[in-house]
Amino acid sequence: MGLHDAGVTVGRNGVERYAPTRINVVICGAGVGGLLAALECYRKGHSVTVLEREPRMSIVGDVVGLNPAALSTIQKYPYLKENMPLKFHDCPISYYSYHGEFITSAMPEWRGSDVEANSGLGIVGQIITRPNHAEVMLAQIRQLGIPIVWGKKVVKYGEAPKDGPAFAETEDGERFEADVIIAADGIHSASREIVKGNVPPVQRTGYYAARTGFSRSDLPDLGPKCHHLFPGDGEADINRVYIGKSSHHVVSTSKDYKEDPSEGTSTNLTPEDVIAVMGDDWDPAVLKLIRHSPGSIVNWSLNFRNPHRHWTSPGGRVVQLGDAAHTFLPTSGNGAVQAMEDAISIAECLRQGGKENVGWSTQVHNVLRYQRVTTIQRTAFVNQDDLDGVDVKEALRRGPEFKVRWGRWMWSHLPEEYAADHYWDALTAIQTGKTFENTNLPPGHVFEDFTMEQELKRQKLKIPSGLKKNGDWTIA
Ligand SMILES: Cc1cc2nc3c(=O)[nH]c(=O)nc-3n(C[C@H](O)[C@H](O)[C@H](O)COP(=O)(O)OP(=O)(O)OC[C@H]3O[C@@H](n4cnc5c(N)ncnc54)[C@H](O)[C@@H]3O)c2cc1C
Repeated sequence: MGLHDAGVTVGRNGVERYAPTRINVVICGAGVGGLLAALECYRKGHSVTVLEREPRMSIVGDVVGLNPAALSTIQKYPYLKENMPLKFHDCPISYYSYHGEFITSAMPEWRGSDVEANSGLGIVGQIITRPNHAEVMLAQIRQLGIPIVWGKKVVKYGEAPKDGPAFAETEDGERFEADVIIAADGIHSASREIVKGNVPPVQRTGYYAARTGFSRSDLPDLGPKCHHLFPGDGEADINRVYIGKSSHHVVSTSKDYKEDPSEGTSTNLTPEDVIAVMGDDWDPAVLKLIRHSPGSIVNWSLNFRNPHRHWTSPGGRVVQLGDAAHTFLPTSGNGAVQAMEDAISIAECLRQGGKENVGWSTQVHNVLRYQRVTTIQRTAFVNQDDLDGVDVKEALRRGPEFKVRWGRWMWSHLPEEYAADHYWDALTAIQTGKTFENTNLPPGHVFEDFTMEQELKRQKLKIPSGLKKNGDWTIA
């Protein structure tokens, strides 16, 4: 069965909705993945309710990178198609040595490609603030009348022993039942207690991200040597990455960033704490910017959970999505992207299988997604080699050839079509105990599992990674 075999009707807000499936879905967590899962499940004809721990949508937060694969169904929502692109920061990523020497500047890899042209969104930038993203997604959810119940912290997941409904239990003792529960509640999701197999613990990588954000008006005049950090009227978007001294530093400016330094769960640092770790041989403009940063600097510990194969409960009625299923380090630039791909995939798998196959459909989704997600998780360590472990002289010599690369296979993926095209073959493979061969990997890639420990050891021994040589990771 393909994508266009069932009757679609034009529903609210011009969204084409597939015929009702009678599958009811409860989504726990209104984050990046949960919000899109709600929309996609609605569009596929399922009935949806979202539970969110917070009393309301947070209006603060940092930026996430999105690519055409994550946005591949946004054009199906006329409101989002018009409004989402307006929220993108359409600026290149510029690379500098830690001394401040310019290396190169590059727009997103997909810019000008047929992928972008076909996305139906027009220009696809790569950066969006979380609040802006949440705001448009939430507006669309409200327009479609999808209920979100705020202030509901889910503390327990379960399913009836024999092909029965699943439930999510909240802190205040309320129980929500559904044909399928999607646990989209982040890295600490209680769903880890019900999924098959042992879920590895979240561990510290030993890496940290010191981050702060502030309004331009709170910053004193830093003098002419810093003006290049605030070009034009001082409100233009810039995104600079300083590399090459066993750490990297990102300076991002825009008129609509709203950062709340208090959001961190880890310790706060002073500017001098940060500079003590960095060393004082960085670009003087960057050091000056850090020294005059108003407010505190949050020291995020970057934590990681080793990949685990099973994202579903034994009966398949509870399924993890996004960070609940797989953690990402920021250098992969893919945590939000993969949460959104998951959302698109699970909604289509549930539609393909119909109400009678709900428990199987989540497992098919898991099989279709696991190898792709695991491979992309690993890129975080490889990209880190490029940013932190790089020989600066060599990077300067390479100029335009130097940049962190993702590869066409990653951003040209269409998770909706992939789920529709492969659902039934994957189901047969699962039911007959055979291996399903995924094609959403780099062409020619031979999939390998990995652990964080292996990658950290490789980095320590300065052994180059072979990941991006395994299959075709080219851009063209
Ligand atoms: C410092 C940093 C930088 C990052 N940079 C990037 C980047 O450049 N590109 C990128 O793609 N990704 C990036 N990420 C990762 C990205 O933000 C996440 O991977 C992405 O948000 C995952 O989406 P999610 O829906 O799984 O989780 P989230 O977006 O975290 O949403 C989880 C939701 O669940 C709610 N929730 C939590 N617990 C409960 C509960 N018990 N009951 C009910 N609701 C609950 C939360 O309030 C939240 O709304 C970064 C992350 C960090 C920490």
